[in-house]
Amino acid sequence: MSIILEGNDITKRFDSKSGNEKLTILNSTNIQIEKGSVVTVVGASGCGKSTLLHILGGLDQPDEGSVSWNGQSIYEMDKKALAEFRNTKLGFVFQFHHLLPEFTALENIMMPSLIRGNTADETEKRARGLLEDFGIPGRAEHRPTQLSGGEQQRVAMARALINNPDLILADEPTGNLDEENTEILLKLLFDLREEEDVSLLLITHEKDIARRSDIIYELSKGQLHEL
Ligand SMILES: Nc1ncnc2c1ncn2[C@@H]1O[C@H](COP(=O)(O)OP(=O)(O)OP(=O)(O)O)[C@@H](O)[C@H]1O
Repeated sequence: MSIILEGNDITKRFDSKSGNEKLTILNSTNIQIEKGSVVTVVGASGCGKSTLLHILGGLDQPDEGSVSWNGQSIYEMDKKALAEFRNTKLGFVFQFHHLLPEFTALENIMMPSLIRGNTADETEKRARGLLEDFGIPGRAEHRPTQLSGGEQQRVAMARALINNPDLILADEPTGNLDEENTEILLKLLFDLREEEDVSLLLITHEKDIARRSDIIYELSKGQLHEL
């Protein structure tokens, strides 16, 4: 199995509330994600899980250490290359889906593909296909406020997938869903791994997801420990 994403000796500090000391949130921690694997990170609230996900996803530079994609150090890329890396190789799903309210479900899903320069026709075809796969073909023209929470999360997933990413980074993707919608989203996530060989990095409190992962890490005291 090949390693697609690797974080080495990642350290991240933030200013404390009083501002006169630094809090070390991540302390020289390491992680490796193999192609096609499902990796889950669990840990107490505030321990640094989201911070780690942002660093691994090229959204927030670590103070020390490196993140590599297929052996290439992402924070040594220039801004444009880093943005392109994020847009083409990664898909992000957050607890609060960050859909753009003024656009329809279909337009939200199409956005990353259009930014990448794909034609509207081919993009729309794929976006409609994803809505179909996710069981909400009739919601294409709805705006986010006209969708249920579970539907919004499925649209966010479809948007994360439009560019055929190699890795999905998901931060509490089922965090604000009821049991039924959690089950639907979980099935979609794990089907993806089966059908498209997508790797998944998940932050979750859901015991069901953790159980179905290849590797579970607990983040504590700034370091990842395999459970
Ligand atoms: N930009 C920032 N500036 C200062 N402190 C920050 C910043 N971002 C995060 N922190 C702090 O770093 C710590 C880790 O935050 P993070 O959101 O990564 O935790 P988490 O494990 O994802 O928490 P939760 O499970 O509650 O979402 C928290 O104490 C938080 O207050």
